Amino acid sequence: MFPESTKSYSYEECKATADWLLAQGPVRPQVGIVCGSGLGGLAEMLKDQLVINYSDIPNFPQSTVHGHAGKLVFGTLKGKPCVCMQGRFHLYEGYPIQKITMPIRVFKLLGVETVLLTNAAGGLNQDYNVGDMMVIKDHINIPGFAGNNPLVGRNDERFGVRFPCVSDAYDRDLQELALEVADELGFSFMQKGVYCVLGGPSFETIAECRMLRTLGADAVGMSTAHEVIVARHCGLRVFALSLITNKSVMDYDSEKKANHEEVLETAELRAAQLEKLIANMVSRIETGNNNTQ
Ligand SMILES: O=P(O)(O)O[C@@H]1C[C@H](O)[C@@H](CO)O1
Ligand SMILES: Nc1nc2[nH]cnc2c(=O)[nH]1
Repeated sequence: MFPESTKSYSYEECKATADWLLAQGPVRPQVGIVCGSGLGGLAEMLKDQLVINYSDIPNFPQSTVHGHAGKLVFGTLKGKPCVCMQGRFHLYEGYPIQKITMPIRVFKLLGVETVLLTNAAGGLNQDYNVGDMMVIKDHINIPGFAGNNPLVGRNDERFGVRFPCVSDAYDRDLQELALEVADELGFSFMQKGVYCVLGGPSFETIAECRMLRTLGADAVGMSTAHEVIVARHCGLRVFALSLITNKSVMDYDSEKKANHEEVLETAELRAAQLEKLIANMVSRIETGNNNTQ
């Protein structure tokens, strides 16, 4: 028996949610998009929208953070059927890790093959500037070190194997595609690096930032890695992008203080460019395989 605290939504519950969503009439999506803090404008790009509030979706958690609207948007982007989470869930909202990642399994059951995740993150790498976009090539899952991994608890083989490999979590072809598209768009602010997830909601201390940088992290945030683990577990192809919304404070003489307002302001400044990047990527992603596991 697994303890109650590790209880995930069951396969049947995820399936019921997916079936309920499909019954609302959307075209089966092939691409799933998760919007980071202040980046919900991505969903506005979809044509022929069907918008469903999280509060109306059976079994779905609710968004509680400013900058996360709490809507699931279906539609097409450059002709490809997509579903977009305008608002994601975070550990610090008080949800168990198995619940914040549940929408990814619903994506899978809806027919999604590829997920594109975005987030706002602090730049630990001192060569990064505010407004840079970092293609994530790998992650460090700090809550996972303490056993807080979304796959803890009973494993349901219908989703994936007990011990999934995540050393190849971030699809190399999609990383290359992002950099190629960014180059074509003339973006001079692209980076590629390692994302580190913490539980939040407090931002990092100076000592923590220094430690994370020493560990090899380029950016730090409070999301994404858990979703990526669940996505890979169920065989989805994954791309993730951090918008560097603030520079992590590494110096005791600095007067700078991380804050959510700056995060949202930077997100607003770069939103249109991020939308272009994602739209162009979607137009060039191969779909129709649904056999990525
Ligand atoms: O959902 P993301 O990871 O973009 O949100 C980041 C982390 C916190 O939720 C928030 C801090 O400003 O932005
Ligand atoms: N943990 C963390 N999350 C963020 N999200 C946006 N900026 C930051 C940051 O500096 N630290």
